[in-house]
Amino acid sequence: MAKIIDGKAIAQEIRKEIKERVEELKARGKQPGLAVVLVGNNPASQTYVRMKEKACQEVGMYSEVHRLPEETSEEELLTLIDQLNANEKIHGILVQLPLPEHIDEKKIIDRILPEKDVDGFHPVNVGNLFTNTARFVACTPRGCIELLDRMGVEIEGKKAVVIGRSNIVGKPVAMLLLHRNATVTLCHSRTADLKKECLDADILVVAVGRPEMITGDMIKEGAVVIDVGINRLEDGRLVGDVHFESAKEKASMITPVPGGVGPMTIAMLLLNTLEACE
Ligand SMILES: NC(=O)C1=CN([C@@H]2O[C@H](COP(=O)(O)OP(=O)(O)OC[C@H]3O[C@@H](n4cnc5c(N)ncnc54)[C@H](OP(=O)(O)O)[C@@H]3O)[C@@H](O)[C@H]2O)C=CC1
Ligand SMILES: Nc1nc(=O)c2c([nH]1)NC[C@@H]1CN(c3ccc(C(=O)N[C@@H](CCC(=O)O)C(=O)O)cc3)C=[N+]21
Repeated sequence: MAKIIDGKAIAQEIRKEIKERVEELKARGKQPGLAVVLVGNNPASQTYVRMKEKACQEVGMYSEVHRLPEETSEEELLTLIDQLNANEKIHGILVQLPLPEHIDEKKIIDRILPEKDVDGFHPVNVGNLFTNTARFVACTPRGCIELLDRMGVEIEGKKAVVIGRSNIVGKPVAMLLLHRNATVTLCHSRTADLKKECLDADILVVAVGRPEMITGDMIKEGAVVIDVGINRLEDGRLVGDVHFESAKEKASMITPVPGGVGPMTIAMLLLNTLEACE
């Protein structure tokens, strides 16, 4: 029976640590500031943006949310990015993804100053991650590693298997595990024998976006399972990419959904913003 990794509690602890560091900065006349940009009315995005705003307030950071209509043009959004780049109160800029179809995401991300890119999506930050000289690492991947560290999971020398190769989660998480001297396998939709790869994993990170796809029979006895997936079912339930009930019989530790990686993502956003200011 696996130990449950309480991401919510660990994220809360990190937020407490951040709050203390914000207070120290404030005593020296500095306040970290985050700008969040939301285009359109995607309900999930609206929820996430509210959570980010609330988290900033709780740790004493300055925050501003720019809510723009769905029909905002690329040019208008670029102008806003330029203003935020030049704004001294703002140390971090986050443009909530996905953006509406008519806006080129890459063009927008490329315009954010790398030193304000607290999402870690700018090519400069991605490149620095590759060479292990990163300043800003994407929040979700950083949150996964932080969970392992705080749970005392040894990474060096372990077989780590990552399922999913997106630029936002899979690839950066694999790179971070590699830098920590794990032996890394990166799986995707064309992987020939996914079950076989999974059964090899001491550390299994799942970021696919398919509800409860990874079941207990795919998990090695004693493995540590990090479930990044967030899937809203038709009945309203929120589930991960891992079938929690069967997986927890095999794993030694496992993250729940909700209450696992999700809260860590927001904590790491605050941490990146704090570090941008420091
Ligand atoms: N907790 C958090 O803070 C966050 C959670 N998420 C969640 O994580 C999940 C993944 O997100 P994201 O990385 O953006 O998703 P993407 O859709 O960008 O990527 C999914 C990846 O999974 C792979 N995949 C799809 N089907 C299979 C399959 N049957 N077998 C093996 N691999 C498969 C795809 O392979 P291929 O490349 O071959 O198409 C792709 O690489 C989602 O549920 C998302 O909601 C995302 C961001 C933050
Ligand atoms: N530029 C950008 N940066 C992001 O980091 C980013 C993004 N765009 N677009 C969408 C994804 C998704 N994401 C989540 C953040 C918090 C939770 C989270 O806190 N989830 C709670 C549950 C929340 C709920 O109840 O819906 C939990 O897992 O316990 C989840 C997902 C950040 N993303």
